[in-house]
Amino acid sequence: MPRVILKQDEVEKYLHRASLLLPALEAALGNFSAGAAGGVVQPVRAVVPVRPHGGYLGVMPAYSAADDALTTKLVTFYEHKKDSSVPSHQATVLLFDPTNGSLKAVLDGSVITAKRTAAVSAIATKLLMPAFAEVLCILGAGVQAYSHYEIFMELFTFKEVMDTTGHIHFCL
Ligand SMILES: NC(=O)C1=CN([C@@H]2O[C@H](COP(=O)(O)OP(=O)(O)OC[C@H]3O[C@@H](n4cnc5c(N)ncnc54)[C@H](OP(=O)(O)O)[C@@H]3O)[C@@H](O)[C@H]2O)C=CC1
Ligand SMILES: O=C(O)C1=NCCCC1
Repeated sequence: MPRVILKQDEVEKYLHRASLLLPALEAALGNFSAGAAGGVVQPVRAVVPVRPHGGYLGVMPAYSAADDALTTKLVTFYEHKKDSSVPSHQATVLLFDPTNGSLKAVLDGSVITAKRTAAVSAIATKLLMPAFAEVLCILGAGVQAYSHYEIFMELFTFKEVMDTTGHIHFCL
């Protein structure tokens, strides 16, 4: 059994803002882009369709030599059912001891998925956003919409934020 098990509220406590991930993610993206010299081994996510139930299981293993970190995320994503008490995306992150392969920690992956994805979008936006952009438009109004809203409002300045529920939020 792993010595560390972190439930969703505990992960949230350590990762209360997506922007906390920015330095580590920028370094990881740089290492990944450097190819073999960057020491990241991260195959394309394997996805198993669960056709009778409209779902998927994704497996996302990675090793980073710079961090000496060996991990995998397991993520299921199912067709979103309105009013379902079960989130459309559920994830777990497993952390291994890279020296001997022992399982060290099991982390709830929902908060990590929400904040990692938004933080990576923010990094891309920092590099690609035209200087004249004034309006942030968010498609959907679920978990990712919220986490993207949170970090984009922290890092950038917009005059307006629009979402697909038809709400417009005036920022200035
Ligand atoms: N690249 C990555 O790393 C990741 C990508 N994702 C992807 O991001 C997307 C959002 O995920 P997440 O926020 O967790 O999902 P949620 O289920 O929390 O939210 C989905 C949102 O999209 C809305 N929606 C669904 N269909 C439509 C449509 N046709 N037009 C407009 N809005 C629509 C839903 O509205 P309603 O509730 O009314 O149906 C809901 O608000 C998904 O495609 C997911 O797979 C997610 C995690 C990581
Ligand atoms: O990378 C992820 O995490 C996911 N990507 C697509 C949908 C499920 C989660």
